[in-house]
Amino acid sequence: MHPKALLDACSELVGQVLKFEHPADAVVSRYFREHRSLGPRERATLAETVYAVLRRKLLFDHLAPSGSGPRQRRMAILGFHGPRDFLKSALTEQEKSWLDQCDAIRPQDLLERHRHNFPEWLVQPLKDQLGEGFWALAEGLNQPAPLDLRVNLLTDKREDVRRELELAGLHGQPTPYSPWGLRLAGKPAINRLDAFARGAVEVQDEGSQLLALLLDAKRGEMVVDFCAGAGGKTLAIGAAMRNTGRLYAFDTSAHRLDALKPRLARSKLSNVHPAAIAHERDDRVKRLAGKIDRVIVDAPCSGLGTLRRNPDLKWRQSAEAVQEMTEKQAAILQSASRLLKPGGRLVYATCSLLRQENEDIAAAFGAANPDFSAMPAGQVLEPLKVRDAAALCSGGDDGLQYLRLWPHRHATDGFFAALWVKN
Ligand SMILES: C[S@@+](CC[C@H](N)C(=O)[O-])C[C@H]1O[C@@H](n2cnc3c(N)ncnc32)[C@H](O)[C@@H]1O
Repeated sequence: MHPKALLDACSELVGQVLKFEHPADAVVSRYFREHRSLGPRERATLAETVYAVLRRKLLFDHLAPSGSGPRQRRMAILGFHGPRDFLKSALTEQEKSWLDQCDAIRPQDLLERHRHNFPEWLVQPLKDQLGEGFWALAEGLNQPAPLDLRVNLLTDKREDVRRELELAGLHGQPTPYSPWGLRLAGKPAINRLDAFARGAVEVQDEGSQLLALLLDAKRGEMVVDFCAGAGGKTLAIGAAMRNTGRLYAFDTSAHRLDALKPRLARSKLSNVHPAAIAHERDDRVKRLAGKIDRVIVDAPCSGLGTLRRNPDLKWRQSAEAVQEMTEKQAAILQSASRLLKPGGRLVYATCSLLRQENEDIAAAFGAANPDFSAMPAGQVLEPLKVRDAAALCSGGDDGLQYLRLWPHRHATDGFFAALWVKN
């Protein structure tokens, strides 16, 4: 594609995404469906340009007014993913000299907000938790996320799959913490691989694998994945149960559960029972009260732990929306806890970075439910072959209370988990 045409396409797509009417990944997918002739390289340039604009939007908003032409074109020029020479061959003389001026600005001359690119409401809660580490997080969230796979240990061994992928030209390394994962170099398309088609691998961030691992579901147990969605964790838990027992996959979204079905078929699992529920107090939930060995609540949350993949979330979320979400989280956790039988394990998890959705929810649940005893996540992970488990945890007297994963420290999405046992 001619550089001018590619820049025009980037500018059009940036304009669509910046309306924030739909999630950025949905807008990009729709654009690709409507422009089927785009090749893989052009698609990569379009997607990366859009994501760069979303990641550094405050800086680009600050630089754009000094340029000329439509705002979306100026934003696309600033975020353009590709060689500068290629980009410049698409620019007018005026645009070239404006871009040179922008490139010459030194980061230390910028205001803080133009360096971190977070909305104001998010800055203080993150600084309170991280101190100076806040800047490493801001930098880490601007890096693309790696592509992690979870090997289906029901059917395959991790090392065998790693070798098989190597033969197909894909280089993978065992993930540092999860005993189930492989981290691939680059962003190869994996859905045409035999290993994918036969269910030997699923795409799953290493952090998400660790949440499923924490539940430590055993053969023959009755288990509930309360917010199963498209079943990322369900599939990992079902395999950990060696396809025995009964694993209920609940969700209020039948649409998301539908996306679990083809994955389930590939996985060879027959112990999973998906069920759409109307709300967390659904009759189906009441009927199972006191009968379940393990429950995981992967609660709906702000998703701010996934900003590397979904940078639009920082512009689509708000302090008010997070506050509303916490009420939902507390209600879901409380209802889900009623499912457990004595001795049963409860895991509460989010992919949020905020204490409000994490430690605060866990502390309130603990205080209101003396029949549940907190279990330190660090002590649970150690015997599960997780290397350096203590480095993944925080909170409590020994720093082992909660699983707390950070993109800049652990190269995973941001995740939180708290655990209890029912007395
Ligand atoms: C973080 S997502 C789950 C992701 C999924 N566990 C995975 O690993 O792919 C949260 C899910 O909670 C569901 N949800 C929202 N409200 C709910 C409720 N009251 N009861 C059960 N699920 C709910 C949403 O539909 C969404 O699929």
